[in-house]
Amino acid sequence: MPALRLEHLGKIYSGASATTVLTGIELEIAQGDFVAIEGPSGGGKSTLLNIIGLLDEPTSGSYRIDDVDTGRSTSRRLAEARSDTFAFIFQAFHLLDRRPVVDSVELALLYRGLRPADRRRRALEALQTVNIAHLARQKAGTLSGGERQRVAIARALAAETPVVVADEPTGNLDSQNGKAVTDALSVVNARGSTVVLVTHSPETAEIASRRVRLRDGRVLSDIRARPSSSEHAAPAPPGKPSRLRARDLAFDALASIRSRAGRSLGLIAAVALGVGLAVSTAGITSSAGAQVAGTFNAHTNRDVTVAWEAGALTASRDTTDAAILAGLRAVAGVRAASLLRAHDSAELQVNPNRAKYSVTVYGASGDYESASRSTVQWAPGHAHRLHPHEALIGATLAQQIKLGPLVGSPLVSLGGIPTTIAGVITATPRVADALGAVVLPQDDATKLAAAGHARALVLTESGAAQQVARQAPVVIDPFAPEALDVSAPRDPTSLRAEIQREVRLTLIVFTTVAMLASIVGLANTSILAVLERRQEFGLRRAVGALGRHIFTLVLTETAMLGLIGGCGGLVAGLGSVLGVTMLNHWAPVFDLRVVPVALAGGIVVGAIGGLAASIRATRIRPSDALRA
Ligand SMILES: Nc1ncnc2c1ncn2[C@@H]1O[C@H](COP(=O)(O)OP(=O)(O)OP(=O)(O)O)[C@@H](O)[C@H]1O
Repeated sequence: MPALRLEHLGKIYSGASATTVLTGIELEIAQGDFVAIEGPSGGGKSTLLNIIGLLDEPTSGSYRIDDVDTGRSTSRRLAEARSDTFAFIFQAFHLLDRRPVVDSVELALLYRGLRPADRRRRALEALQTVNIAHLARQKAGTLSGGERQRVAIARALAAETPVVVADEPTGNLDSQNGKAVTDALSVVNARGSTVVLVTHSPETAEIASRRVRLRDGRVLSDIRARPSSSEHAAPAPPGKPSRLRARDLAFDALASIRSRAGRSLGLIAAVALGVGLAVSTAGITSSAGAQVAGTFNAHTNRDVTVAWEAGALTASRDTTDAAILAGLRAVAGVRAASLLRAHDSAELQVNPNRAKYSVTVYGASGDYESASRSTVQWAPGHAHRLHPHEALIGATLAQQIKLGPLVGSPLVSLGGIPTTIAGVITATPRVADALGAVVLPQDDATKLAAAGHARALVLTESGAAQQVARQAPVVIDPFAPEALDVSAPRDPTSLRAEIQREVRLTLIVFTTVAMLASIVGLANTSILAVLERRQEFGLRRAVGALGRHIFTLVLTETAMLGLIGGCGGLVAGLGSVLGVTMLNHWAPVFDLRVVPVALAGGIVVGAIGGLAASIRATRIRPSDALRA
């Protein structure tokens, strides 16, 4: 039997200028009373009602509920006392407008840990009592004012609290709907609940058994019109105060998400964009990385060069070119080998009437064209192999000396020796300066000019370069192989690892940027969404929700949106990887680990993005949020 006792109670709003709203209020409300608080506008009626309903605190005096001083209670105890004692009816209704009517009626029971079926049964019974059970599934926002206020009364009935506080419940209604509401309040009082009502309307005040008049924050009069009509004991609310079951939290969050489809889609898109970008970056860089490594293996990793200076090979060995080439060709994995020596330059003249050019001379033996991976345009009908007194000429040099067509097997003078140009080197990736030089059979070159730097050009089978690079110097000079200068492409496994490291770094940077963009987008949008829902959070607090219930509701909503966004981003990301790889004729590389990572990423982005909004939502004061 809660008796509400206010002693010397005062309220001053601090701010730019302090406003004294209530002074020396002495009021005792017994169980079963029906009290109407009247008075001029600005007299402090709503403030007094908010203090009675524990939505606001007095700044002086004391307020006791059943002899418990509320001024000494923790905020958790106050929330529990609110849930145990009060139900609220507001002038502005405050329903969950976008959700079915029955959800608003169940709200107080949700925060008392009742099971869904029990909540639903009690809510439907209460709607029946106020004659609107047929509207249970309709969206609350689509109801008329009178219907909405009856939903609020059904919520108070379903909560079965000992006290119902109503702030101008008929203020927004015509007289007919106002009458329906005051009748329903009489039913509430007849069932045993104390009713404390603020009203401007004398007709509404008429139904109360006691009328308290406030002016300038003081009680002007306190008149009992008739004895308390209630013959019933105070109702006891079902369940436990300020309890929320995890399953109910999840369903409540889901229902909130669904009720705001447009806003939710925006939030989902923010997450999906980030996750999609991250997934496609991961997929495309992996596919491209694999492609790069594959290309490298297939082409680049086949060149081995062993170089030495003239006269550097150990003299005691048979170092003829034929012997070296035979040895190289015998090494497993060698596809072609050639020896190439740079000689002193020689004079080239196309015919006695033309200018003389000093040109670089190379002497080659073995399979020069294949081993150097050169492209040679041979004279028509030529056997593609240099014979004595024949030369290949680099394309740049051929152009420079204005060499005639190859069909005529042009004869030039090289160091005074007539030499036939057998072909033009048009591309030579391994001996870049050969485009501006002439390449002769080694014996001819030796006769023409002194030899200098020598190198063995070896073309290996795919993937054999490392092994050939180890054996080739031993073949060329078994006594001092370490004196030779061997160059081979990097070990493909280490290069592959390096490429993948770079790919991973790119991936991390892209993913971080994408995720940060998502978090910022989500944070902004969800803070806006929370501000839009101020009144809803105020209402939830009023019916007993703890700050942490509000926090987890918002966080669960954003995490769920994150999860849905993660799914969407995953599908979009994998789709774009497939598209890009197909367009490039690459093999797509899908790492299945991306699936849980994307989903977890979505949840994390949702939760982090929603953190600020969750904290903001807990700071909403119900007394401010619920003011009409
Ligand atoms: N949060 C607040 N901060 C500062 N002043 C406030 C706050 N809430 C209310 N007031 C002021 O306190 C005074 C009393 O307001 P209250 O709403 O309690 O009066 P009321 O009698 O219910 O008025 P009405 O009948 O017009 O609703 C008003 O002057 C109001 O401007």
